Amino acid sequence: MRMANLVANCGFCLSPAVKTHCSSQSHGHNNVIRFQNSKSSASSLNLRSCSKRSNKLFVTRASSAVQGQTNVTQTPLTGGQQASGQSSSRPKKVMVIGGDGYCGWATALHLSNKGYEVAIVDNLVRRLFDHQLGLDSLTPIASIQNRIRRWKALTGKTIQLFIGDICDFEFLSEAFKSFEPDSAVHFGEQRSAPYSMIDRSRAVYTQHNNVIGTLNVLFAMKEYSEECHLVKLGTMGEYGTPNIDIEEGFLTITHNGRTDTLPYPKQASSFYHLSKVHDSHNIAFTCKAWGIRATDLNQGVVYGVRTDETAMHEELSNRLDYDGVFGTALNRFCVQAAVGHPLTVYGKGGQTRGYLDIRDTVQCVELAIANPAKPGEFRVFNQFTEQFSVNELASLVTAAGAKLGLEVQTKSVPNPRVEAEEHYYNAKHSKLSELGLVPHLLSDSLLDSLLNFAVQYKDRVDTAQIMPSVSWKKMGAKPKTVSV
Ligand SMILES: O=c1ccn([C@@H]2O[C@H](COP(=O)(O)OP(=O)(O)O[C@H]3O[C@H](CS(=O)(=O)O)[C@@H](O)[C@H](O)[C@H]3O)[C@@H](O)[C@H]2O)c(=O)[nH]1
Repeated sequence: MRMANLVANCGFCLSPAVKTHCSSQSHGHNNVIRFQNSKSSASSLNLRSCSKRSNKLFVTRASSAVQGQTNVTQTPLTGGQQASGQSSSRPKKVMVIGGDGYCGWATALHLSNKGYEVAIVDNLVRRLFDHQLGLDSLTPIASIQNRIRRWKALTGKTIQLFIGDICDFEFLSEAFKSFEPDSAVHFGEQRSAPYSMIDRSRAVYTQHNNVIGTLNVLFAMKEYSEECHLVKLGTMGEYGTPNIDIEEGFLTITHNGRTDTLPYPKQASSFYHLSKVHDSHNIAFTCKAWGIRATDLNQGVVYGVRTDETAMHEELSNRLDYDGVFGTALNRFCVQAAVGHPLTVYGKGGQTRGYLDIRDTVQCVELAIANPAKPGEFRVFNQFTEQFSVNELASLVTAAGAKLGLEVQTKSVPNPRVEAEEHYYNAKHSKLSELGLVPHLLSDSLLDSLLNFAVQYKDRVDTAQIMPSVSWKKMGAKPKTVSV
């Protein structure tokens, strides 16, 4: 069967999570507010066909906690408690763009729990990628509507939902005008390096979606929320692996007797990582030119799945990717260990990166919001807590697996990427600690719980998705189709 990855299907019909929107009137959702916009600047991938539906703006409020009940009601724009340490009389409003994804969902719940008024903006395209490529999260995940309803039922807290594409400026404008955020946390990007290296159309999609989406956020802030603070998810991968220490965003250089502090050199190694480099340049420029206030969080590789909030109920569960396209190193290794698959160390395994627990992702974003950049300031924080090589991760998982009675083996896989496999790596990461980050370092107990979690859901693992299938060298202009 040929998969739908190159067929111009509407993602908003494909996903069961959004079916109610496509037919909301007929399902009695006549209290959903709709803003019908005209044009779409949708992506160059075949998501364009979604635009006629996706560029409608949906503002929904969960009204009922009953599982399976689909009613939504429009409620006044209030909610949440006073965010701690803030002096204004109303809760601070945070727009979480990409709030249905791995980091975004955990962050949206965390901020809501902390008393911020939260709105999620998402086009649900991450769920569409799974449908197209035949992938699935290890953990079953509820629709975004059911997630938000469950959160309301458990905590009484409301999260607003705007479903649409930030590449559609009219949609984004309406969301900004309606919600009036004090901060915009931007996770709404295609975040997989392998996905961006599948073929030309995925490379173009990734850079269009990420760069234009961020540009639109910057324009929306200038037009409608001048005071809004942008907290943008960048990546440690922007720096590459230079043979000198990596600083936090900037490097002071003396050249021919003159000294300046300049952006740290960028040497990204995938079209995805490069999209974040382009974003950083655009953001830095608009801070200078328009006085935008922005924090670029250069995040390392995230691991883990549970946060205090997502652990409250199975309908709040976060996704956990283990496949060769979206799965990241440590999460993949834990799932591989659970199902008895050899750990897939690419090449020599000396590739060293900064890593952090997802519980620290949410903490870091909260710290950035609570301590905003000044108008015109472009700040860069390196967001990770510890460095590991891939070989070190494999050893840690092997040892943790042995304690649980798992016989874990490691296999060197020909590296599908073009990257240094043995290199110097020493990246600074002190700015978030100075703001108060208390890290959850990778411990035996965390590895135990992640491994146990993987064992719990191991029957859901499709072992055919484990080996890497995307080659940096072999990618080309020819569209890559997926078949089963
Ligand atoms: O089975 C695997 C998977 C990965 N690797 C290696 O592990 C390293 C990290 O790869 P990854 O897939 O865990 O992470 P990466 O592709 O770099 O991207 C992830 O981590 C980035 C942070 S960083 O790596 O750039 O610091 C984020 O920006 C991305 O959104 C997120 O998907 C790479 O050297 C890769 O070759 C293996 O050896 N075996």
